[in-house]
Amino acid sequence: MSKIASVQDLEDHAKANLDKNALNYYSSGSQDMITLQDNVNAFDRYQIRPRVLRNVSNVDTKVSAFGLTFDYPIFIAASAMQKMAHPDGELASVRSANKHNVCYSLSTISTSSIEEVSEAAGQVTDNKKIWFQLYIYNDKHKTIDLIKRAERAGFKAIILTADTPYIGRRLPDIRDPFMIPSHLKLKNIQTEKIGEAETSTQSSENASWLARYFKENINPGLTWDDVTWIKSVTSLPVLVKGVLTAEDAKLCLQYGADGIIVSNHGGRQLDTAPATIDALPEVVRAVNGKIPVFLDGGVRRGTDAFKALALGATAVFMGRPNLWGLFYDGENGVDLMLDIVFEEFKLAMALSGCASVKDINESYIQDSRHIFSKL
Ligand SMILES: Cc1cc2nc3c(=O)[nH]c(=O)nc-3n(C[C@H](O)[C@H](O)[C@H](O)COP(=O)(O)O)c2cc1C
Ligand SMILES: CCCCC(=O)C(=O)O
Repeated sequence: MSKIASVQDLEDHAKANLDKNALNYYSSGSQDMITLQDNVNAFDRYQIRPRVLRNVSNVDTKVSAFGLTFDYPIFIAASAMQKMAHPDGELASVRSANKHNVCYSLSTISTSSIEEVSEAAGQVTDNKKIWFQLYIYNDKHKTIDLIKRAERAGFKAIILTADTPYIGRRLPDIRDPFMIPSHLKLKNIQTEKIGEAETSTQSSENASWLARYFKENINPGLTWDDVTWIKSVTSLPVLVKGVLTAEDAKLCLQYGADGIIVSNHGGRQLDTAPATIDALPEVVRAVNGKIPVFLDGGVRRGTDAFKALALGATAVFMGRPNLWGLFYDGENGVDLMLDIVFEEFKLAMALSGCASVKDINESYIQDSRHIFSKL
């Protein structure tokens, strides 16, 4: 086999070799998967406007947020059940992120526990670049318990996922209902009762376990007051994930959110929602520098990250590329994936004439659709 040279190569490898149950779960989007594809394709509608003769012998890729410094503005997004990709799952991912000094965000629905992930992130609390993605359970005590465990374990931020009152309609999961492999557990929340429910779902029913799990456990009645509530029970910064409009960005400010992740959940929730790179400018404008804005969805190359930063993002997150790297070769595979994307990003900076991330701004990007509309 030829050497892996891109995230696309890792994706191709996973699509050819990963078992159907895991692949369907990881790769699918909702309905016709229009948003899923558009997240990726939209980056190609933007072009980088490079500047030349700018001395790029040293290129500084570091960024800061919430008092933390990261070596690259490209982080790992929360994705559930990573042990289906590799036995080391989340632990391999966080080790790799930690080694590269970037943020790893842990899903509530993980197959390694909050405590195990914290331990894998190293001994020194200050060095742990881990953020916890929170789903709010119907049971408030359970929710508070998750937050407190994350705090005790040295997580540095809470990411409140706001776009998932119900799970999106993912057709591969409806056609061939997803089953969590029997040797895996949802380590943060699994009780004996959930264990039994899972087993029964696996053996019989022709319904999506995911949709059912969500309906039974996750609170669809959240409002902006829940941002206030989460802020009242934690001293950690709270980011709202799943914002796509200026209206909601302003509400984030009003309700005291500390950060925003522009996200459509990797095209897994509302299909035909806008691509995240298209939604980013209106959110950035509405926030006007008051809190950091991040983006996830469709980031596959260093140039994609560069474009998001040019449009005002502080950093981006990658979801599926982590899973493809993990499946390829555990921690080494995630290392390979990050090394590729980081090299692409650094080179994109150098070839655009940006010696520091601070130099990247709107003057480095053009939207090809606007050029054509002027003709
Ligand atoms: C397999 C999978 C599982 C995911 N699980 C979660 C989750 O548990 N919580 C969450 O907030 N987002 C979850 N996401 C969404 C990601 O955090 C992120 O928004 C998305 O993957 C970004 O798009 P990308 O995969 O194109 O990079 C998941 C995404 C995937 C692909
Ligand atoms: C029940 C697990 C849901 C995780 C999730 O957010 C996703 O699959 O997109």
